[in-house]
Amino acid sequence: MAGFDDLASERSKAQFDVEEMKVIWAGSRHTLEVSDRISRLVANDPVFRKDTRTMLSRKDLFKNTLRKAAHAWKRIIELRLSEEEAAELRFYVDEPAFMDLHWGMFIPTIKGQGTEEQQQKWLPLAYKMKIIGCYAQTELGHGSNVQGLETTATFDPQTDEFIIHSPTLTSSKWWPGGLGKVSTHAVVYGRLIIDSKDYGVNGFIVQLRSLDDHLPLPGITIGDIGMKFGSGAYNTMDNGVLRFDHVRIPRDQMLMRVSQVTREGKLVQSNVPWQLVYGTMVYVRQKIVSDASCALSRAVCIATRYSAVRRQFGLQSNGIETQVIDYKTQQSRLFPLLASAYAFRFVGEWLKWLYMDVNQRLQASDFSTLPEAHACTAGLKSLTTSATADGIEECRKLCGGHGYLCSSGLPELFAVYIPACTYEGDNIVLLLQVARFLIKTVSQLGSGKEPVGTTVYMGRVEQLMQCHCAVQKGFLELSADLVQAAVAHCQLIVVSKFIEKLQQDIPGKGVKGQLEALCNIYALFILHKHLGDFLSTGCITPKQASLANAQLRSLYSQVRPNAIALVDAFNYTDHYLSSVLGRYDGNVYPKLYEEAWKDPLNDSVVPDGYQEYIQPILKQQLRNARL
Ligand SMILES: CCCCCCCC/C=C\CCCCCCCCCCCCC/C=C/C(=O)SCCNC(=O)CCNC(=O)[C@H](O)C(C)(C)COP(=O)(O)OP(=O)(O)OC[C@H]1O[C@@H](n2cnc3c(N)ncnc32)[C@H](O)[C@@H]1OP(=O)(O)O
Ligand SMILES: Cc1cc2nc3c(=O)[nH]c(=O)nc-3n(C[C@H](O)[C@H](O)[C@H](O)COP(=O)(O)OP(=O)(O)OC[C@H]3O[C@@H](n4cnc5c(N)ncnc54)[C@H](O)[C@@H]3O)c2cc1C
Repeated sequence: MAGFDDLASERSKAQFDVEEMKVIWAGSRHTLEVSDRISRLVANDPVFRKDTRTMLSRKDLFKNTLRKAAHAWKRIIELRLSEEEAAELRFYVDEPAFMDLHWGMFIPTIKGQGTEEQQQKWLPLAYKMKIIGCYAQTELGHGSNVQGLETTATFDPQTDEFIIHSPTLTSSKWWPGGLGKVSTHAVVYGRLIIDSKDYGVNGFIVQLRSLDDHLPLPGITIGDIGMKFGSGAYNTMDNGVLRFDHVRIPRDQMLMRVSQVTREGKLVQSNVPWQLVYGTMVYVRQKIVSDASCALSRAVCIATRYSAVRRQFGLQSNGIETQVIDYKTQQSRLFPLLASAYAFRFVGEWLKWLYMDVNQRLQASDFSTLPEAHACTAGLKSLTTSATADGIEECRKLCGGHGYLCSSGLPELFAVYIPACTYEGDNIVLLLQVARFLIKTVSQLGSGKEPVGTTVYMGRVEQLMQCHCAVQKGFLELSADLVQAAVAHCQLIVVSKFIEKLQQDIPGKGVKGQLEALCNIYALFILHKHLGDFLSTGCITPKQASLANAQLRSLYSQVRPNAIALVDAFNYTDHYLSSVLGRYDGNVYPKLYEEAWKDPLNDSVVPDGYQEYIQPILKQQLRNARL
């Protein structure tokens, strides 16, 4: 039967050891074992079903998410899962929820910005989930411009408290996930005011709801901000609105690792850079880069499997049509995305290392690598999320009409994913940060300070000094071009980290060869995409450009027989993919047919509303009434 046979035959053609590639993708044999075990645990648990998600009303959807979160937490306790296993469980449950913000932002903020005493007080409560926290930074009027936040935290020396207040409508906290209906606490970012003097934005731990009856505490107005893009998707999250009316908190609830306010109301700066107030964003941006490879690989897995099952035109001698994956146009759209998924995986691994390194240095009061860590996390977050969002949409198109059905899994994946281009920093705003970092590096070139890390290549490019003079005349005027320069810098990082990966010991028959092909596809595809820039700057000649294109075509042919095995190496369960088109067994058509009948519209043969609206038209009662 079509599908079954197609994918089985594809798998038999693979020229490399898929099991070893799974290890490379997972990062280690241990990680593969954990991820494999937990993904099956989730797939086999009926509470974690997600096939009806797109059809539920918001209330039912949200309640179901609460049920899943409670069940997940119960299983984590019962099975004594480690932090690594719990994170895998969250990943495979595959449903954005308040837990993400509690574990992914609230706890890391206390760890990164709290003093030891504050950590000792708050972390045990948070780890046991006796309190649930969120990250309340963005306001109705300001998201990107963090220094423009309006919420105030005024020190009252009489009572040794801060008064948290929302002075305007635009100062309402707006967007924080987990805030709307669940969180009992929040890290709230607001302006520190002492003696009428404004000391800029700092973080404060504020209790929002009673731990007895979950009602908002006095002076607090709180709610959900409403439905978001798509059905199911990010609507499982209670993104919230929050206003404070002179809410008092004890002085020791200001996060005081960066600066402290004494009992007398004096501000004392510690030796850590003030930018650490932005530290949680660096951590999360790094995580978002790893997640990009997951979302893109998931879409690519669906599109690749379906492209091997789907046949159109070109009857062969046996009377069967051509698999669409054999069309060169399909390959030239699909294989660069496959290569990108692997490229983002490896750059994500490297970024994780960079983040751990900068963290260790911070503990030892070495702050020298913080600007580079900020630039790399900001730039790579921007590059990988934009490419992934575009890539998911391309995968939908690669699946033709069926890709538009919710049962393909692609619409919901797209709807859940696209806000990643905005949250944790709008992608353009983040690229401007990278541009600023690059210009600063260039400006130091003549001063004897050698560029290091990801900017080391700059020391070798003489024209850069002139660039600097030009940019000095107007950063804002040139910002659109600077953003392109920032993207190019980040692309260079992605390609170099892929090449560095290939220099490691890579066991398994044919595995290294496949990765080399993917690395070359990624690099040549970027070159192809920006051919105009490469040619106009004289970096390559037209002859080299056409050789590169020919090489790209030849690489596609090299990858073609291995395409299915390369997506099998992601080791995704059917539950995680939640796509009829991407099924492991390729049994697409019978399952598509079956899925259609599950739609609530098919509960009755004659639809609700027939008698009120269809029958009168058919019987021409409406027309007669008007005549
Ligand atoms: C149902 C199932 C449940 C299962 C449950 C299972 C249990 C769970 C178990 C485990 C679960 C684990 C879960 C983990 C999940 C983890 C994922 C987390 C989920 C993520 C969800 C995301 C939700 C979204 C959150 C948000 O969006 S939060 C808000 C983010 N906001 C922004 O990003 C704002 C963007 N703006 C800025 O960052 C800045 O304001 C700015 C644009 C950088 C401008 O800053 P500003 O100071 O005004 O200007 P500058 O002059 O440019 O900068 C000054 C200076 O600072 C440097 N700088 C800037 N930023 C940084 C930084 N971040 N770090 C270091 N340095 C920085 C800049 O370079 C300048 O330096 P110089 O002066 O030296 O040049
Ligand atoms: C799903 C989702 C979840 C979120 N979760 C949280 C959360 O948990 N906690 C939290 O605090 N926040 C959260 N946010 C808010 C998020 O961090 C902000 O929306 C984000 O930082 C962008 O800020 P903004 O909305 O103010 O966009 P704006 O800055 O208003 O952007 C609007 C446009 O202006 C452009 N622009 C802005 N500044 C510049 C500039 N200097 N130069 C050139 N162009 C510029 C942008 O590129 C964009 O095109 C969430 C947002 C979403 C969508």
